[in-house]
Formats: sequence, C-alpha cells, structure tokens
Amino acid sequence: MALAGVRVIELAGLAPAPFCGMILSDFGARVIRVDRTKVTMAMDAQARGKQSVALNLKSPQGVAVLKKLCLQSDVVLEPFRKGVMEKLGLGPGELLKENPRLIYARLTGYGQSGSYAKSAGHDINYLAMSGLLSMLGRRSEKPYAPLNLVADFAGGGLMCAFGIVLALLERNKSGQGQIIDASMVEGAAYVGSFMWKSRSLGLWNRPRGENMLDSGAPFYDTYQTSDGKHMAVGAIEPQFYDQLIKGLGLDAASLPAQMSISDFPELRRTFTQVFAQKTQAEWSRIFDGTDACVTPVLPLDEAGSHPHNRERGSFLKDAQGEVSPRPAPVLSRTPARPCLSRDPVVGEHTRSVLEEYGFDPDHIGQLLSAGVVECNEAKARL
Ligand SMILES: C[C@H](CCC[C@@H](C)[C@H]1CC[C@H]2[C@@H]3[C@H](O)C[C@@H]4C[C@H](O)CC[C@]4(C)[C@H]3C[C@H](O)[C@]12C)C(=O)SCCNC(=O)CCNC(=O)[C@H](O)C(C)(C)COP(=O)(O)OP(=O)(O)OC[C@H]1O[C@@H](n2cnc3c(N)ncnc32)[C@H](O)[C@@H]1OP(=O)(O)O
Repeated sequence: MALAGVRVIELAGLAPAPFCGMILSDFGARVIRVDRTKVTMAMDAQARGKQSVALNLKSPQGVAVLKKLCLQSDVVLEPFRKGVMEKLGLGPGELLKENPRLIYARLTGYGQSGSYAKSAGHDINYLAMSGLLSMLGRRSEKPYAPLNLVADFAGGGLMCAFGIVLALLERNKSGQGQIIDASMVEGAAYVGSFMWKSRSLGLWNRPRGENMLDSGAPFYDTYQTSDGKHMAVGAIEPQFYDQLIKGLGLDAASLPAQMSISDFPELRRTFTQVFAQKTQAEWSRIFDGTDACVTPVLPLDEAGSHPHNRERGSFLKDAQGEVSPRPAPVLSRTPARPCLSRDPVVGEHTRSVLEEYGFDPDHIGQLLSAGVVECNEAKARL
C-alpha cells in the first residue's frame, strides 16, 4: 500500500482528526491512536485499522511515553485547541528537536494564529468563517450547514491528510519533518475556491438559492416521486437538458427556454408535477442509460446495493456487518486495503505497542500501577 511503513501517532479527537487518521490507515500507514485513560468507550467512529494506547498525558511520565512514541514515528496528529500541546510540554519545539524527521500535524478550526485561534468551535462555525455557509441554503431561507461535511471532513480531515502526504513526499528530498497548520476555516475555503474564482462568470450574482447550482435552477434540483422518494436532476448542458425533457415526456416546443430565469418558477412547477406521477424506480428505469443526468437519491442503506456501486464494489462490509464506503481514490498498483476487523477497544494495544517501542515489561508494569497507562487486552476479548 502507498503509505506502508509510515508510523502515525494520532491523539484522540472528535471527528476531523479521526477521519485523517483513518485515511492514512486505509492507505497503509500504521496508526496508533492515543486515548485518555478512564474512558468507558472510544468516541472514534472512524477507527478502521487503528490501534489504541490509553495514556494519561496529564502525568509527566505519560508525556515521556508520548515523546518516546513520537521519537520513533513519522507523524504526530494533534486535534486540540491552540496551546494545549505546548502546555503539556509536547509542542513542536520539543518533539522536532528530538526527532527532526517528525511531521507534526495540527488540525484545528481557526489555525495556530489569529484572534480566534484559542476559541472553541465546530464545523458550522468554521464553515461560517470560510464565507461558504452564506451561500448554502434555499431561496428566502436562512443559511444551513450540509451536515458537518465541508469543514470537518473535506476542509479538515482530508486536507490535513493531504498536507501529511505532501510533507512525507518532501521529506524524501530534505530529510526533514515540518509543522502542518491545518485550519478548517482555510481548508473549507480552499475546497470552495471555485466559488470565489467563478464569480466573474456570473454564477453567483443572485441571492442564495436563486443561482444555477444552489437549487435556483429547475434543472439542477431534487424532485419528489409518487412513492415519497426523490430524484436528483443535474441537466445543465443543453444536450443533456433535451434528454431530461424527453424522459419526462414533455414537449420542448411548449416549454420556456431552459435558461429563462423569469420562467424558472413555471418550469419548476411543471417538473414537480411530472416527477410526482411515477415512483423512483420507474423514473430510474426511464433515465438509466441516458445522458439526462437524472439519478435516484439513495439513502445510505441503499447506496451499496445500487447496481452501479455494487459492480464497482464501492462499499464494503466489515467483520461486524457494518457497511461503509471503501477508500477512495482507487490506485491501480497499490490500492488501499482497509482493515475489516472490529475497531479497537480503548487501551487494547497499550502493552503490545509499548513493548514494540522499546519499553521493558517492568517499566510497563510500573506505568500501569501508577495509572499512567491502561491495558485493556482482556476487555477486548470479551
Ligand atoms: C460537529 C463536530 C463535532 C461532532 C462530535 C460529536 C460526534 C460528539 C460530540 C459529543 C459526543 C457525545 C458526548 O461526548 C457524550 C457521549 C460520550 C460517549 O463516550 C459516546 C456517546 C456520546 C453521546 C458522544 C457521541 C459523539 O461522539 C458526540 C455527539 C465538530 O465540528 S468536531 C471539530 C471540533 N473542533 C476541533 O476539533 C478544532 C480543534 N479543537 C478544538 O478547538 C477543541 O479541542 C474543542 C473541539 C473545541 C474541544 O475543546 P476542549 O476544551 O474540550 O479541549 P481542548 O481545549 O482541545 O483541550 C483538550 C484537553 O484534553 C486534555 N487531554 C487530551 N488528551 C489527553 C490524554 N490522553 N490524557 C489526559 N488529558 C488529555 C488536554 O491536555 C487538554 O486539557 P486542558 O484543557 O487542561 O488543557
């Protein structure tokens, strides 16, 4: 796998850093998640392929353990508020001095500088600060966040993984590590570069929800079907729009022009009425195999069984029968080989990882009895 041999220490966080760690793990990195001690269960729903070490970083001995882990690793990924790692004595100054090849990835909302750097926040705040949230929402409605996809995952976890891979690539030339300041505000904004750079094309001149790609245009929207499901329509280009009209059984000559903005309400009413006359399956049969750019809106538990996704194996089932997306993209020679066994129990790998990193059994015993680490191999076997 592409990242085989790369060792990553991921400090347990909420959502973006776990996603970053899972991407690295899917593509072959060895990812050790450092959990807190005395927690009943992991909050990491993206733990595929990771190992867990339970370590109390509030104790100087715990800090020393983490330093030793980082000394023999390629990447450390930290998801805390600015200053938390420095307060623990684990800032980049300390860790890079000991291991100059270390890539120190800091995944935060607001970045390591600026007046908001130390403020708490979540996806919706970062998305708001990126400028993009102002564009998301339906006509005459308030802005709404599309789940926590854009800042946490696209602009956060994924962008940070990209930064780590870039730094690994660069290290091959320089032999040196570096610090990655991954701000979710900036990551989200960067993902949205098209929105800034396409303004001169007039794509976003109208209020929110009234532009071509924000559900303003009737040919770029969703429609309810007779069984209460939905179809997605993305028929932008005239040749594809013609096929939409044909599939809907409408007469193009009796309709307003596709791009006539003043006629959008009428066109939308027509499409709404027509889509409501057949079930989702019936519309899918009509549009499958055409270039009308019309597809069913699939719920998560149907996406994997759609013939196209099934043929490509786009979703996988793990040992517990849970279905989730397979890693993307697909590399021809070194594709990801995601781990299918169950997620780690907190502290399940503490002993084995510490032994591997050179801690002798007496030292591990002493750390255990001092409550600096927790070993939960037994719990994992239950
Ligand atoms: C929208 C998303 C967030 C969605 C998350 C939800 C999925 C989950 C949120 C609540 C969860 C539920 C809840 O916890 C209750 C149940 C618990 C149960 O176990 C599971 C079920 C639950 C129902 C559970 C279910 C779900 O998991 C939830 C619903 C986001 O936007 S995520 C993005 C957030 N932003 C960032 O990540 C940006 C960077 N980070 C930050 O800005 C801050 O970390 C943040 C997120 C604002 C949190 O601030 P906080 O004050 O809490 O932490 P920090 O200032 O960063 O400091 C961390 C302190 O922890 C110490 N520490 C860390 N590791 C260790 C260790 N191993 N040992 C000891 N101590 C440790 C560290 O030293 C810091 O201590 P100090 O404060 O003293 O400096």
